[in-house]
Amino acid sequence: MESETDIFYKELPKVELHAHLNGSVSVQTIEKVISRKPHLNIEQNMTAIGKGQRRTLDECFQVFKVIHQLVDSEEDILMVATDVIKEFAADGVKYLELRSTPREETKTGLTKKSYIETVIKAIQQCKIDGVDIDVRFLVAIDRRNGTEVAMETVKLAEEFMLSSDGLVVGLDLSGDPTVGHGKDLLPALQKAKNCGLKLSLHLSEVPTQQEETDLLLNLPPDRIGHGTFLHPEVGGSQSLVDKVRKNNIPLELCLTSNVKGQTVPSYSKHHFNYWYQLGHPSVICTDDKGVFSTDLSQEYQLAASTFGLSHEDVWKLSQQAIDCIFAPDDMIQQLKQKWVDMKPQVFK
Ligand SMILES: CC(C)=CCNc1ncnc2c1ncn2[C@@H]1O[C@H](COP(=O)(O)O)[C@@H](O)[C@H]1O
Repeated sequence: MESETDIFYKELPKVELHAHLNGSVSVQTIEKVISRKPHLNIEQNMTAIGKGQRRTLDECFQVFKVIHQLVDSEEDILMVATDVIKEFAADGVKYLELRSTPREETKTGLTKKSYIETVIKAIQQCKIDGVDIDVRFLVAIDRRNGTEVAMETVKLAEEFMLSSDGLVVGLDLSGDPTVGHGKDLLPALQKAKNCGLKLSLHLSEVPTQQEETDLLLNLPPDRIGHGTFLHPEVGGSQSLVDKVRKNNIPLELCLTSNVKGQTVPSYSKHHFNYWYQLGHPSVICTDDKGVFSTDLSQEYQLAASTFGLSHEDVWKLSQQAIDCIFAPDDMIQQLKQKWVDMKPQVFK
């Protein structure tokens, strides 16, 4: 049975701004895909990291490869994206920015273009079905793939930004942080910014990225994913912190992901506390709710129990995330009104 606190976090209206599509696939959906492809011999426990378990960063990235093997056709992407959106809605998420790396798969006829079209179709279908959530899409660049692919991805993202009726709003830079260097991606990111795509960049996810972070902060990005090693206490620097603060760049913070991926030693040592104490815009997110066996309610509850936040503090935290979304002003106003309308029910 759910306790009263669990109910508070579920009923709390929430904004999810950092969710990788293929990392967000639930056990139930993975089982459906596995049953379509028994010849792959993939078991559900190969796609998720359970409670109390930890993995190296490298092992985590191997998990994505397994999921990519399973999810490799338009049909799979449509099912996975639809399920993920409905699950976020069932968890009380009212606004979701999904991100995903377009892939092509010759054996199923999937192209990067049809990949994005399929995600958009899932978003539109959920709207038609009356699922109570607004969803926008960020096209992702996997840093592993280098300069040329990054530039191609930006062109594709720009095309869809202009043709998707406002559903494609930005670009994400992600992938294994130990591979490649941001300087090679800078021209593509600059081009994306110039054409009006919003930028969310994974920065300082591992300690060796100081120089890259310093360079990419000059863009500046519109939001930062993780930013685990920005501050001086963990090997970052005051000048990086100052740049982030001067430009008021919100951080997307994913507690369980960082603990399970071992870039942060424990929940209590998570950098959420550093930025929250500064009063800097920090948004609690899931990263990969499927892979890390979590959901957004649980992440809010963990932040509250670890850092002693009251229900009122948590409410403010979820409300303040609205100002960090990439959708335009009318959506911000709509969401703010939704929070006002829902407050009496959540605090009853
Ligand atoms: C390993 C670990 C602790 C992961 C959490 N932090 C992450 N850091 C960087 N890129 C990520 C992370 N989680 C997911 N991704 C990216 O998202 C992809 C999966 O979602 P998609 O195929 O883009 O739909 C991964 O292949 C990777 O490129």
